[in-house]
Order: sequence, then C-alpha cells, then structure tokens
Amino acid sequence: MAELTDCYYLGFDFSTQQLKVVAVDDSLQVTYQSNVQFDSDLPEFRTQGGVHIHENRVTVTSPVLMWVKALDLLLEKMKSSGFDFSRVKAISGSGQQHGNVYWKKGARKTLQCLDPERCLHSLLQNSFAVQDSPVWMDSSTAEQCQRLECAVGGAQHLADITGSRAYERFTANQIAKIYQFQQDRYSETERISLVSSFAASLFLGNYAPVDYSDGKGSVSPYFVKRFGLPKVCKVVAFTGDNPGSLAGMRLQEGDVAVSLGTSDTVFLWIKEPKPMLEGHIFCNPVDHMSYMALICYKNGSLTRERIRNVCAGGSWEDFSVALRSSPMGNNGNIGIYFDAMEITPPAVGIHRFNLDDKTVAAFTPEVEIRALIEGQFLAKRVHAEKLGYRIIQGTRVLATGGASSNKDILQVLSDVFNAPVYTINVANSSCLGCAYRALHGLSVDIGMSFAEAVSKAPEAQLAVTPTPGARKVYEPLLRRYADLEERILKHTMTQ
Ligand SMILES: Nc1ncnc2c1ncn2[C@@H]1O[C@H](COP(=O)(O)OP(=O)(O)O)[C@@H](O)[C@H]1O
Ligand SMILES: O=C(CO)[C@@H](O)[C@H](O)COP(=O)(O)O
Repeated sequence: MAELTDCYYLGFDFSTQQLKVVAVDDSLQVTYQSNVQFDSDLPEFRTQGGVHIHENRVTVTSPVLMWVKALDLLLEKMKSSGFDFSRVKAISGSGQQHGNVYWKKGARKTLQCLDPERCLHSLLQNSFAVQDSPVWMDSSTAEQCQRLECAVGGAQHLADITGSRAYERFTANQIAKIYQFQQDRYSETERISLVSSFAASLFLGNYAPVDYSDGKGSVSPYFVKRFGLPKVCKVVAFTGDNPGSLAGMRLQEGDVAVSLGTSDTVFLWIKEPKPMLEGHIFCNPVDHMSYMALICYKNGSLTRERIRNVCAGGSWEDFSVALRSSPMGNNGNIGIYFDAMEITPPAVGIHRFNLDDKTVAAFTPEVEIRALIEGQFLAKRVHAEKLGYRIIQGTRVLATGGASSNKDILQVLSDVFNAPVYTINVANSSCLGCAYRALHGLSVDIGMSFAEAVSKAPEAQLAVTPTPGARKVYEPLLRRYADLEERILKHTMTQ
C-alpha cells in the first residue's frame, strides 16, 4: 500500500448543541471546519439547545438517533463541499461528557455489516434500547448518588478512589437509574457507551472501549465505501469534550482554561491529584502521568442567552455595549443567576444583591448584564481557589467555547482573574484537540509525546489584558461573592 501524502487528520465533537468537525494537515494547519446544529438542522427531533428538558425539570435527555443523523448530515455536507476523504489518515473525536448510550442486543452485529448504500440513521434505527440518552444536564439521580456514596463508605472515599464524589450527571448514577426504573430496557441492552465511545463505535463499526488515551483501530469498511476514506485510516480513541479542549489549547501546567460553551467549565493540568468533595479529577488525555482537574457550571451560555434576550433585545452587540458602558465592580451590585439547579454549588434561583448585600428584586438591564458576567467569573475564581488554585505572576487564562468569541466578555474574565486571557483561532478547541490526537495517535507507537507531535501547531494569541485597577475592585468582591453564595446554599439546604 502506497504511503498517503498531503494527509488530513479529522477531529469531531459531539457536544451539547451541535456536531462539529475540524481537519488539520501534516503541518497542523486547519484546512476545513463545519458543523450541524441540532435544533435548526434537525428540527424533527424538537430539541432546545440540543436537549429535551422533561416536565419534572431535572430529567434531561437527547435523542440518540439525532446524534446519528447529525453524523450522516455532516459527512454528506463535507462530501458535497468537495472534501477529499481519501486523504484522511486518522480520525479522533470527543463528546459531551457523561452522556450515555444504550445499544440494544444485536447492535454490534448491525454495526459490523453496515450497508454503504444507506445512511447510518436508517441502518441504526432499531439499535438502541433507550431512545433518549441521559445527558450531563440531568440532575434527576439524587437517590442513586446517595446510595452509591453510602455503599462505598462516604462521599470523600468515593472521591479518593474515583476523582469525584457522586454527581447526578455522572454515568454510573444514570445507569443505576435506568436499571431501577427501566428494567426491560436495561435487560435489552448489550453495551453501554459514553457519547464519545458511542461516536468512536460508529466510525469503527464495532464497540469502542471507553476513553483510553492511545488506543486505535481501523475505520469501518462502511466509510471506505460510502465516503472514500482510505482503508488504512485509523480511528484514535475519542474522549470527553473538555479533555479534547485541553489538547486543542495545548494547556500547560500553571495555565487555567475557561470553557464558555453550553456548560461553563474551568480546568487545569495537574500532576498531584487531590480529590475533594467539589470538582473532579479526570485522566489527562495527552499524558498518562498527569491529570486534569475540572469544575463544571450548568448555567453557562443558555443563561447568558436568556439575559441577552431580556436585556439586550437578543443582540450580542448590544450585550457588549452594556458591558463596555458599565463600570468594573458594577457599583457593588452582585447577581447570581442559577436558572437551572446549578452543579457548582448545588443551588437554584436568581439572586440580586446591592452594595450592602441586601436582596433586591430587579436591576436595570445594563446592571443585570454586568452582574451576570461578573457573577459567573467571580464564581469560577472563588471555586478554583477553593480547590487550591492560585493566580500567580505569569498565569495565563486560556478561553474557549462559543462565548470566547466575545471580547467584552473576555475583558471581564481578565479583570476578575487579574490575568491575561489567550484564545486560539479555532472556535472549537475540542475538535482541534481531537484532530491533533488523531495525528499523535499514529506516532505513539514510536514513543512520541503529544507535546512533540504538536510542537509546530500555532500558539494561543493574547486576546485581552486586565484593566488597570481591576485587582483592587475585584478582591473585595470575591470575598463578598463567596459569602453570598454560602448564604444562598444554606437557604437552599434548609428548604
Ligand atoms: N458573540 C457571542 N457572545 C456570547 N456568547 C456567544 C456568542 N456567540 C456564540 N455564543 C454562545 O456560544 C454557545 C455555543 O457554544 P459552543 O462552545 O459551540 O457550545 P457546545 O460545544 O456546548 O455546543 C451558544 O449557546 C451561544 O450562547
Ligand atoms: O458535564 C460536563 C463536564 O463535566 C460538561 O462540560 C459537558 O461535557 C458538556 O460540555 P459542552 O457541550 O458544554 O461543551
């Protein structure tokens, strides 16, 4: 078989609201990007923000066939735009973390002999025992979490052995709930995948193991015949979208990454894991001797969109004008906006406070917008510091996710963290990281490290620096924010 030249490496991201793809070439330049938006491109699934929020408000699912159909659509889109699949040497990808997929008995056989004349969606229609996959926004498994912590010997012990206490969105608790309430579906299930390993399974034409940093297999003959991928194309293990972003931003120890996607997350590259009752320790996707620490916030972009709609007529430009024309520190007004039950901390409701920490019923639109953005970033810094993280001289904040395209939001981030904020020039760092992982996956056998494999990749660019005087404004606000959040949490727990 002749060696492929001028190769491409593909990174896919099955995130909450969309499926995205990035292609890079051998010199790590991005050559292609595209996406499929679940709500608008696949309206037949009637999702909002890519999900269905059930009547009880705590159960949140996505139709598994929507993800399959999105892949059909994206690949067809690539084909009709002339994308040359024959040059693809390796594929990797990521998925929103924790979401789980239940393959029905017989599905493996179906995956192994897919007819290239037909789309995946029609071929896999009957391959799932549970049609509505629980996703990371779900918080309906409090009972299962309690039982798990009890069985294991307490929340801290569970964190010590797994990296996290029991969180409602985590897959084990979701599986326990399906086992408890949908016995028939559970017994029809032949394999449970994460969203990431489910996506890898589609490309492999067989079940992929759950995130394993450097495993790889050959692409399914289905994609060779239908899209012209080379037979030698490898599928490199898919991972979670946040680990994918860590790879895409080429995070270094000492940096702090802030992802502003559907969820907001803060994550760090760490060497010494110290599991606590808040936050998570995950495997590091590019270095098996290191870890990543992560804190997740549920009320991210969707809350920003709601406030934009109410206070800025639905325009990000007007939202930005409000941020630019209001002072740092918002004249002492603080807002905490938990539209849905938050993950960090587990509290709910909209809470506005004036300069004297007195509750107020409403803010003017301009104050509301700044209160939201400042509140979100104060929360990120307060919780990162609770986990022991310190902003020091030389700290870089690396921002990614949809809202990182908004410089005025990044300015507030830089001011609250009192550190420079950097971005990479590809909106989806997870796709990019997975394209890098695809490339690296081909050279792990010769012992090449991820850092070596991507040493030629473009560096993150400085986006904004802190406004002079920011530290003086935000230091007291950080203390006030922590106290106010504590007050809300106590109130939530006594209700
Ligand atoms: N100019 C902007 N300012 C603020 N937020 C934005 C802007 N453009 C897009 N977004 C936000 O980005 C979000 C999508 O981010 P993305 O990282 O693509 O999400 P996900 O990967 O979870 O699907 C949208 O919900 C939207 O609110
Ligand atoms: O639950 C978590 C992380 O633990 C979320 O960050 C999900 O991974 C969803 O990611 P986005 O679609 O918001 O990027």
